[in-house]
Amino acid sequence: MLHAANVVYLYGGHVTSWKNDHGEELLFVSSKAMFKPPKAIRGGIPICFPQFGSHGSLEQHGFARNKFWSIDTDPPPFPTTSSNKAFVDLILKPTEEDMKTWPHSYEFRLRVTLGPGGDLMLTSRIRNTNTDGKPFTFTFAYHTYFSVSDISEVRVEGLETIDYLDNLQNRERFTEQGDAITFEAEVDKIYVSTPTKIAILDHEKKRTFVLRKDGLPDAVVWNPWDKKAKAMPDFGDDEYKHMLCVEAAVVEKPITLKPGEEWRGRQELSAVPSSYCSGQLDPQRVLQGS
Ligand SMILES: O=P(O)(O)OC[C@H]1O[C@@H](O)[C@H](O)[C@@H](O)[C@@H]1O
Repeated sequence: MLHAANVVYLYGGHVTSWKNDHGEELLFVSSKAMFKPPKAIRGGIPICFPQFGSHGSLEQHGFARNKFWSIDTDPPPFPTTSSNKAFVDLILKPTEEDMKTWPHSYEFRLRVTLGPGGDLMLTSRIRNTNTDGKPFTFTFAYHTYFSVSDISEVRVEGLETIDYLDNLQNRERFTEQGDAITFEAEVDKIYVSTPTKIAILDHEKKRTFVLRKDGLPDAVVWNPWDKKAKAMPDFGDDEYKHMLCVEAAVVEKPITLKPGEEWRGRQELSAVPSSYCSGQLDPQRVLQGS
């Protein structure tokens, strides 16, 4: 399915492409990615639901990224619907077979919107449709793979002084230093209760990605670096240099929905020239801008 500069796969409800006005791809997708079951597509924006990571009884990052979604032809109204935006609505519901692994009935509606300025918005609405009166609990992430020129030239701003759970140290809790984050080794951290706006500055490309999120308190930052890259069959040995995952997420405090209740989580991405944060990469300016 194509929407201007935007490609969405029904497999995984997965956005695999987002381009700017110059036709440059802004999302990373591995040259070794497979676009069919059983593995999720390596790159783009996998949806992690109902389990982020390996903590829990389900497969790593849950099953939503490995299912075929459908077009939602009659989505309930969105309060923010505006006529000058291109969007597509997808829906995921469990089959009887699925309910053997996760015994809950739900409707997961995903709206992917391309704004007039080229911004990419993803809104998830998850409703508990259990008829047995039971609540369910989940964790969630938009596992966004940003395309970057050279990881060693990238910095992330907005997570300074924030607490994180280190996935490389059994989710032990630490506090990030006062400086913007830079990369020189494997990183796999779950920042908890972060600001709603995070900036990813690509120095070489003179490009800044701005991620805004709502309903998603946490943010995961992941780069596998060289050793783990080599161990991943669907990822090139050197590709870690050209990607960074910054993932709007709900991990530390899972969401519980009673029957009839709905949760909403929204992520908005924009890509702007780095001159946007002139005054040279001053975090306050990036974070207070627009
Ligand atoms: O290989 P997967 O299942 O797509 O996961 C990739 C990575 O995803 C990140 O979100 C996790 O924090 C990492 O621990 C994990 O390695």
